[in-house]
Amino acid sequence: MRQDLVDVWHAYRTPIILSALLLLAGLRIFLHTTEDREPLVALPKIYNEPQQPQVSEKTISKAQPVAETEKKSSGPRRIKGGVTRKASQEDKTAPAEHDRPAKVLVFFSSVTTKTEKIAHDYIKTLEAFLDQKANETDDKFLKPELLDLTEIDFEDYFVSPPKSPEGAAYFYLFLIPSYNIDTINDTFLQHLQETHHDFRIDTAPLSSLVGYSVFGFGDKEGWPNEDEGFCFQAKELDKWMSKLTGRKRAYPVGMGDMKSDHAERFTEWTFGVQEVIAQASQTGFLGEGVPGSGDAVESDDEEAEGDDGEVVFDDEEPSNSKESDGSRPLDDVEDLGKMIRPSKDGNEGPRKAALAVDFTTYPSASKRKGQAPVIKEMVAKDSPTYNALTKQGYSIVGSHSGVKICRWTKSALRGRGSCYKYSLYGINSHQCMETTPSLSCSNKCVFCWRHGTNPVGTTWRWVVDPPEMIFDGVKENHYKKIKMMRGVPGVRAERYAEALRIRHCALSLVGEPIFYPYINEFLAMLHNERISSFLVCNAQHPDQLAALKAVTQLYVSIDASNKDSLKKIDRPLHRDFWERFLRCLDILREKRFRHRTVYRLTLVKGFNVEDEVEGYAQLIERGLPCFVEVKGVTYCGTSTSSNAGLSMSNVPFYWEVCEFVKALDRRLQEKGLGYGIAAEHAHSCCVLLASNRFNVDGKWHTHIDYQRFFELLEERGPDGDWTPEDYMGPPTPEWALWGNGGFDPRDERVDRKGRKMEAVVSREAPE
Ligand SMILES: Cc1cc2nc3c(=O)[nH]c(=O)nc-3n(C[C@H](O)[C@H](O)[C@H](O)COP(=O)(O)O)c2cc1C
Ligand code: SF4
Repeated sequence: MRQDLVDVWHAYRTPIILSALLLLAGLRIFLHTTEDREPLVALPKIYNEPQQPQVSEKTISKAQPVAETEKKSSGPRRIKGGVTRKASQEDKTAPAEHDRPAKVLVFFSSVTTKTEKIAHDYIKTLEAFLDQKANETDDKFLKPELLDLTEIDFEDYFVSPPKSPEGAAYFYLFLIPSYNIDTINDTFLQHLQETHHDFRIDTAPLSSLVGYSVFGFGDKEGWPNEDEGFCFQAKELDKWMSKLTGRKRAYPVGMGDMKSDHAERFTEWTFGVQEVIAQASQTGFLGEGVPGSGDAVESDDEEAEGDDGEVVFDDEEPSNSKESDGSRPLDDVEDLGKMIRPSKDGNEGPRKAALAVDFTTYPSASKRKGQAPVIKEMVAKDSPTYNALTKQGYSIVGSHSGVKICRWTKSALRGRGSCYKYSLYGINSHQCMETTPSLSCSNKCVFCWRHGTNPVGTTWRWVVDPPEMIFDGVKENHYKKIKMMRGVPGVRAERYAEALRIRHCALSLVGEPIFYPYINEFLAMLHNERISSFLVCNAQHPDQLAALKAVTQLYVSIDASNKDSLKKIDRPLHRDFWERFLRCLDILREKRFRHRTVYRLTLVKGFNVEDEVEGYAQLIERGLPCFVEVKGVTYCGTSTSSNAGLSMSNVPFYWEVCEFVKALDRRLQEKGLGYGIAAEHAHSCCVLLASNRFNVDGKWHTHIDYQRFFELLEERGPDGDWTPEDYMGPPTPEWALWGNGGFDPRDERVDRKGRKMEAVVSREAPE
């Protein structure tokens, strides 16, 4: 068998080998034409020719929309259509946004507390909603916060969003009622306007917010429709927030009539808003194409169109024209004249603009369709502010002045002691009238017990009452209140008779007296009747301070020794508050040989005492005041003070005030500034440091020769050339000197219940 195979092979080997070769060749050709080739790894540049497919324009626009968007991105684009996810940059940022926890801040204002109640209820509903969302999804929400616009520092929220340790993405909601009288809404709207126009700040500094929305409450009975002012401030707020956020309006402004449909409208709005919040927290942005939403880039084209429907203020250029250089048109001076109400005799009062008033933003009343801008009254008779102030015992004179009989006036009438000004300067409390021609102030000091009731603002934007009207009104009301004391047990007959002749005026009641544009005229009226003037200002209005004419004694409040501390304690509305403050001290330095200048330091433990001696010494070196009054703060126990973190523990003991004064005195000695501790009134926790200019032959002369002051004024006029030493009084009485307590020896010392007390003064730290 084996031999047979060998024979066959030898006989047919040539055709077998040829057939096998042919078969293999055919197989190789077949495989070569059909198999997928492996890419080349080596030498790719030689073998990989650049691919240049010939594709039509039409194919590009369909297949590559992103490239098309990028190509056109140099010009504005308008987004139309439904909700789509943003391409390009948004895709890069969205996941990061999404990872951040969301925090909703609900801001509200309220005068008659209706909005406040709604806001308190709503924050609970919102919190429950966000908790539920957080459970259903993997979205993170921080606890929402409710913020009263009267309590917060606007700069903390509306110059840039706050920084949170969790890196939260913020959502702002606003609930505000509208008021055509002056309220915190005006101050707030003005702040937003100023922030938008401040050249140092980006015009849309809140653009990092996720979004915002406003709900307004109004009253259709009085303001039947929007053209007639229904919810007009909610609309204004919505428009300013749109500008500041670069149009991050998350949901259209809602409006409800407090007397009919507000609950229904508000529920509608809250559902809408919450839906957007939920969506935004998932996607990281508000969504495109939804009316009213979108970011600044999307809306550029609207801006370019000019009239974008945003609020236009009287002093404002239209949004499409260039910003002005900040100077105001000359006819504003005329406007000031128009703001003055006629006095009783029908005269229009002084028409001239006597002072360089800070009118850079005046008037801020908005233009509503078909209506002339309305200049409001600071405290209108029918306003809740008026009611609140009158309930606290103020008599409101005209529309922006107030007078109140202070507790020391009552006490002195009953022979129970005068205030510290009697010990330090010889002022009879029962002949003193405490008043202010401006109930408004530009600070929101933590220790101010009127805060929350008195209006605030950086500029005068109200009707101006003539000085005669104020002068007559405050006197009339003061005397009315003195007469009401006639039947009070303990009032001394001779003091009562004396009290019917006002001799002193303390311009320090509430607010900022030099805010009033005719303060010099008002002072002249006081002096004409031989009423001395003690004027306290908050060191925020340098121009008015520089223009101030003769006063008997001129104070500036020094509430802190450095910028941070001042901001914390005074909560000033002016952004450049520290520069203003220092300028006022420089002005005081220049005036020190013309006026009796005084620094008033109010010590608040935990705020402005610890480690601040050196800072105060430097401020004294800067302004070289004639006197430095140091007083411990009086605790007023209002919700405002406790919200600001103030409690009885912030009130220093008298020995703490004394320790501070002694340390300050030592520092002033070391600096060689020539001051000493002159007098005290332990009852008021008050100590007086005086310049050696008022120490004659080793005796302090802190009291005032009022008679001489009026003579000098009459001889030489309010710009006359004289010095504080020219009307320096007799030596300070023994009982008022430092170390003797300062309690008026004519009177009895009693406690609050009228029981006699021994005066025990402790000036040293207890063992
Ligand atoms: C003095 C005064 C002025 C008002 N001005 C307006 C106004 O201009 N437009 C408006 O829609 N409602 C106006 N209202 C109505 C209030 O906005 C409305 O009563 C609101 O519910 C008050 O809310 P609140 O008490 O919580 O602050 C005014 C109410 C008062 C007392
Ligand atoms: S300056 Fe006076 S009135 Fe104004 S907020 Fe301060 S304490 Fe109040």
